[in-house]
Amino acid sequence: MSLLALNDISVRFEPKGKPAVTALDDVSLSVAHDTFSVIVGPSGCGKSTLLRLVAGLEEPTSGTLTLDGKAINGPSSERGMVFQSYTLFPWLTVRENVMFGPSLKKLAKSECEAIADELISAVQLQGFEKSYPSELSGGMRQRVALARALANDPRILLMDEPFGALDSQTRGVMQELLLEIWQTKRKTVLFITHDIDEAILLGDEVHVMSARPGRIKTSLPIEIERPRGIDTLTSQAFMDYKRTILSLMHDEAIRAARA
Ligand SMILES: Nc1ncnc2c1ncn2[C@@H]1O[C@H](COP(=O)(O)OP(=O)(O)OP(=O)(O)O)[C@@H](O)[C@H]1O
Repeated sequence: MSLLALNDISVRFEPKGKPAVTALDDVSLSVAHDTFSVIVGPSGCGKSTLLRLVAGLEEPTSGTLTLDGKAINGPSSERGMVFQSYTLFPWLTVRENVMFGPSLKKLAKSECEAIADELISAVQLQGFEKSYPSELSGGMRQRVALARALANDPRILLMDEPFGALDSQTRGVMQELLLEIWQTKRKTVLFITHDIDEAILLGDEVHVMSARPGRIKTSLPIEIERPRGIDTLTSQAFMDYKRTILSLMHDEAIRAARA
């Protein structure tokens, strides 16, 4: 059985005095345990809405969402979220930010510290434990955000364009770091991106969404062996996947522009 299941999900926004928007239309999706699933699609197709539903920050107009067979009703620490914008507590140090989740679970302080130190080392930020977010670069802040999300030991990690605001070099470093952490921790990940290279490099499966109202147009298993890294980007298999996804996305971008 898959870990996450979305069945016939539709979301319709009806803002007062404005036209109603169908953001998602009959979306069904399943994410297997310990796999890395990526969603790509044109701007406005409902990717963030889909992730917010799984996070429990939004409710579907119709359809059901379950995690391990249980209905998702509201946010929970079993679903960790990393956004594009930096969402660290500015008044807390790196270590305190990472310890925040475990401390809410009333774990002993020494246990929270051990969890934080292990994750700070996994995201390669040793030496910055006492720094405040304002003293860090964008890439470093996203490493803290990743460590903070992992500190709750979530069942699934939800990532909404987490590297979207980073320059391409930092983005490459972050992708490799995420792959390394994922290889060792084997978390289930649902990841959103505009970047096709990123989708193929990271994903076990890439779901291409259609222009609004968003539907899953194609789900493509990425059968490129792991570990993957910079060499993967120039392999023939990678190029073939890229051509397929670019062509699917191109059709949708045109549909979106005409909508
Ligand atoms: N709270 C809301 N009220 C009204 N409309 C909304 C709301 N949230 C999202 N929408 C609309 O739903 C559609 C999907 O938005 P969403 O942010 O999920 O798209 P997206 O694919 O993540 O876009 P992008 O890639 O540009 O970030 C858009 O047309 C958006 O304007």
